[in-house]
Amino acid sequence: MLEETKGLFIDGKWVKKQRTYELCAPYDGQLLARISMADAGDVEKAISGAHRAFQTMKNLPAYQRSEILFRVAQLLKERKEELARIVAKEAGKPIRIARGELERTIVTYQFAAEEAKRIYGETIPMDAAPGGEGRIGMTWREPLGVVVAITPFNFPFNLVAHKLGPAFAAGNTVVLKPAEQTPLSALAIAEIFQEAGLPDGALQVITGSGSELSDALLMDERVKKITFTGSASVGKLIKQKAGLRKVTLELGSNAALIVEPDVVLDKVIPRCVEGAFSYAGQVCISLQRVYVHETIYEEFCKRFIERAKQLKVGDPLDEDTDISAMIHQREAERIESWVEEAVQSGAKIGLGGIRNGSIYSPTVLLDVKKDMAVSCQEVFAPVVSIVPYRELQEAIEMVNDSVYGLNIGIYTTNIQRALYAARQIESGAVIINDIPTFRVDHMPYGGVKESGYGREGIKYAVQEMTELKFVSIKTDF
Ligand SMILES: NC(=O)C1=CN([C@@H]2O[C@H](COP(=O)(O)OP(=O)(O)OC[C@H]3O[C@@H](n4cnc5c(N)ncnc54)[C@H](O)[C@@H]3O)[C@@H](O)[C@H]2O)C=CC1
Ligand SMILES: O=C(O)[C@H](O)CS(=O)(=O)O
Repeated sequence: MLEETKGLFIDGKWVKKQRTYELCAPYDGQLLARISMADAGDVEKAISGAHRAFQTMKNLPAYQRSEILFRVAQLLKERKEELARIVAKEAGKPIRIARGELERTIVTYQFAAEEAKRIYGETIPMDAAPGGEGRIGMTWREPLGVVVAITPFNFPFNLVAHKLGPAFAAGNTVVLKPAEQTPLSALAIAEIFQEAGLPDGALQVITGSGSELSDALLMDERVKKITFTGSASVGKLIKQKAGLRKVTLELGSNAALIVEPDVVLDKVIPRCVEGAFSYAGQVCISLQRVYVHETIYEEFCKRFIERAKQLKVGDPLDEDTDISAMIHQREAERIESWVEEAVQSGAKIGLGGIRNGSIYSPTVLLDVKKDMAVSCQEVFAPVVSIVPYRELQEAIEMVNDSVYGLNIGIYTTNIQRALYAARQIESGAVIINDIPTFRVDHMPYGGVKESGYGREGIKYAVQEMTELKFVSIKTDF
């Protein structure tokens, strides 16, 4: 990848700007590209272009929208290795995990292609009410128009797919603002959509500072939907600016897991280590809090730490690397200070706690109290706390004692206790007999409390990117 200047993607054309920023790899600081910095005028042009293109998109039949999305999936398959290497470089994501992200992205677009042909309405039995007799009622779904999609750094292909896929499946147009640290993935997907035959203007890609472009992106009344994935702090701000426009917010969490005494640890430990440390914990459903029944607590900690010690820290382009650099050194410094604060308040380091530049070692904390930042805030780092409990109800209360509620896991062989917990737990999803980090791309996905507002998972996102229209016909004269 040469240190070329990358432009904005506006109305199907590449627009290079004088003002650029240097994109450097988190792992070794290598200069990857100079990225154009959009200004408010560029955003206005992008929104105008998307607004014009909507006249074409809304009349594109579903089967053609579906064909474009299937072609995107096919092109991603053909370019998977090249694109995985882009993610490994710009996001610092170990290449094996980056390939996994591309494989999921392909499936996400395939789901979107299928959902494009399944946007159903229904007929309403009007005579269920007095006065409704002699009438036919029906509903259908209509595209909204211009969708602004703002995405985070950590899954720069798949989380963009969860915005573009349903938006285009439903016949909308999109102005995409990717994360400052991962623009190359977004620009690559723009090329792919263009090659797949998406009408010019249907996708606009604006690179640059989210905070600087915020008002231009969010305050234009031609924008009918804002779909945001990122931190809760930015999500709250976006919700305020959205007014009465539709909003979907996929925000943060401090995902927790309950491990009951009746489980086989051989199966549980590897999944827990994966869930806690994959992509250096920079996953919104990364396993951050593990509540283990006191009778197996010592054994669990011993085996978890043994397994975590085997993780290889290194270059994201090395095949055997499990953990690499965090997205910015300042994030590694942040988590280093949070761990120090926890230790000063009585927590013990069972493993790790070592920073080397942007790399923070896999870290296990014990004797953690609920008011420590490593527990009550989103660490978004390779740090996990393991806490004992005596009664299931006590564990559920500790899980729920959080401002977040995205995915929660529980391991148990007792179906009654599993479903009791599932009913009591305050979250968007409860994953029984697996870690909260589990996700497949067609399941409903989203949180309660500060974890979000609305749902993704293609069918659900399509519903949130369309308007339901009701029509009644009086048939008796
Ligand atoms: N629930 C979910 O599915 C996911 C949630 N996340 C969350 O995202 C966060 C990490 O990703 P980051 O990129 O660091 O999040 P971030 O919130 O810092 O940035 C996300 C996006 O928002 C833009 N942005 C920043 N300030 C803005 C403003 N004032 N107005 C408009 N846009 C603005 C950024 O440029 C970026 O494109 C974590 O909190 C994580 O939990 C990450 C992935 C998935
Ligand atoms: O946790 C996240 O950041 C998202 O869930 C990413 S993905 O695994 O669903 O792509």
